[in-house]
Amino acid sequence: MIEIEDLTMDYGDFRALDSLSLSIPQGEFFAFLGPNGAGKTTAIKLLTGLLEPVGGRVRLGGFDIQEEPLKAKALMAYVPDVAVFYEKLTALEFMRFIADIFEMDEARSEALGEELFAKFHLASCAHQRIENLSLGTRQRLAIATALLHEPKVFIIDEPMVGLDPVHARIVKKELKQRSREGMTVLMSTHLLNVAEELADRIGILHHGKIIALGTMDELRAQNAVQGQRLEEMFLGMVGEG
Ligand SMILES: Nc1ncnc2c1ncn2[C@@H]1O[C@H](COP(=O)(O)OP(=O)(O)OP(=O)(O)O)[C@@H](O)[C@H]1O
Repeated sequence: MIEIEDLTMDYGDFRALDSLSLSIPQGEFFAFLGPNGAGKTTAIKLLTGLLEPVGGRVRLGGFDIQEEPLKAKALMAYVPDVAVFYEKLTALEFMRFIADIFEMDEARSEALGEELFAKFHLASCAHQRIENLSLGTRQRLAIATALLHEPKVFIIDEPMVGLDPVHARIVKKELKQRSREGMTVLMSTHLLNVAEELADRIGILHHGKIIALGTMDELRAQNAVQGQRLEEMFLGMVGEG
């Protein structure tokens, strides 16, 4: 569902992403890990078409993000680590705005929106302006509205930003459930316990290159260790163990 081939990005003379190749099948929950500056956000911006690579390509559902951006983006949702909203809109108005962008049928989008607002405990703030919402509520609204058009590919940078334990559980459960139902998830995070809990496969980026890739068991086999937690392996691999 996500095909990345030799993806390369430079900022001036600095190579931030170096020939990244990765294939993420439909329904996989994939976690991108890596120390600060590893290239995770750069990779995500290339995947979502926000940056143009100096080399390589990305296909989402078969559509090249540079050559057929509208078709690729129609399949996708992206939640950045700091979500951007129209602050003067209410939560419900924003949901309707997103439905319009994706040209959704009104009855369907209202029904799905209501379901998402209930699931993410947003109903009580539906008529509040976004500028007055707390950080965690904004994050829940960002995730709920991103799910509205039932994307096939869901890309999220630090999903747990601002979420209390109750809402973190709701978000984790919903994303995992949707991935089981066929939504492909690519999550970037520093929370190794969240990656370990949710991800089918994990990729560790370091200095713009993938240095480890696989399921938890595969990562343990690559490191010739048994039963280790992700944190210990991660610290060992990035040179801090
Ligand atoms: N617009 C830019 N101009 C110049 N250098 C940049 C730019 N954006 C990112 N970089 C550099 O590219 C490298 C990768 O940055 P990136 O933001 O992709 O890392 P990251 O893995 O997301 O880091 P973090 O975990 O800190 O968010 C870093 O060295 C960063 O300083």
